[in-house]
Amino acid sequence: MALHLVYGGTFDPIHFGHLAIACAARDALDCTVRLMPAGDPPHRAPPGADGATRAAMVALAIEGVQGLVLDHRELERQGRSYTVDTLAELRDELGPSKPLAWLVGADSLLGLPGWHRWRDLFALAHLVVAERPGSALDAQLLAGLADALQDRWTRQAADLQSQPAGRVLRLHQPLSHVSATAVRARLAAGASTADCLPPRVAAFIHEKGLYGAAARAPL
Ligand SMILES: Nc1ncnc2c1ncn2[C@@H]1O[C@H](COP(=O)(O)OP(=O)(O)OP(=O)(O)O)[C@@H](O)[C@H]1O
Ligand SMILES: O=C(O)c1ccc[n+]([C@@H]2O[C@H](COP(=O)([O-])O)[C@@H](O)[C@H]2O)c1
Repeated sequence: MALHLVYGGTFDPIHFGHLAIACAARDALDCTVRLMPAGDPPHRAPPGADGATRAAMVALAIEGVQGLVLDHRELERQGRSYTVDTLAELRDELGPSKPLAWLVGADSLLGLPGWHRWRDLFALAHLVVAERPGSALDAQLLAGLADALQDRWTRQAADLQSQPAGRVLRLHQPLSHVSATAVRARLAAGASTADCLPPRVAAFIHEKGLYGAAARAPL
């Protein structure tokens, strides 16, 4: 049964780090990756760009990229975009046996104990965790999190296809140091973003003057 894989993020803006892990997950798990911008992301300051604008940038970034699609689900829902609510909605729609997974970066996994009803997530979906510089999974695992994850780790992509939920797969992909925070800072400073943003996204940002960017990108 094909895995339903969702990649949730603020995407403020989407950058090469996001695209790299989405493509790595697509290839490792042989499935479509659904990039889902959070409407009102929990546990962080409000995004610099509104939901429709962040979704437009995701659409530009994935145009022509095989196996990546934009999913508007959380933008269409009112209130905080809690992942547990999104996964419960999807589980209702997919039924009890179809495999469902949520893709996160390692820093997000380490923050999981702060998420709304986080222990309920494992009954709804698998987690796919992408390594991220500065977020060492082995050393930093919080005590409560390590217990919750202990019997769930797998190295086998097939385990995510054969079970509906509850496993945690570590995605090994080339590490990317890009962050949206750094991208926003570069845009505001008038510095080049050529090594962290797809050209179409950069052009859109400059055209709209987002994040304090000048009308023209630096040469
Ligand atoms: N370079 C990266 N490597 C691995 N995972 C990443 C990377 N960038 C983002 N992610 C993951 O993608 C998801 C969405 O990230 P998000 O949109 O918050 O981007 P960000 O770069 O972390 O943004 P910000 O700097 O604004 O916090 C999160 O789970 C995050 O851990
Ligand atoms: O449900 C929660 O409590 C929760 C807390 C923090 C983050 N999330 C989700 O995790 C994804 C990555 O979050 P962020 O803030 O790193 O973009 C995004 O889809 C968020 O909605 C979800």
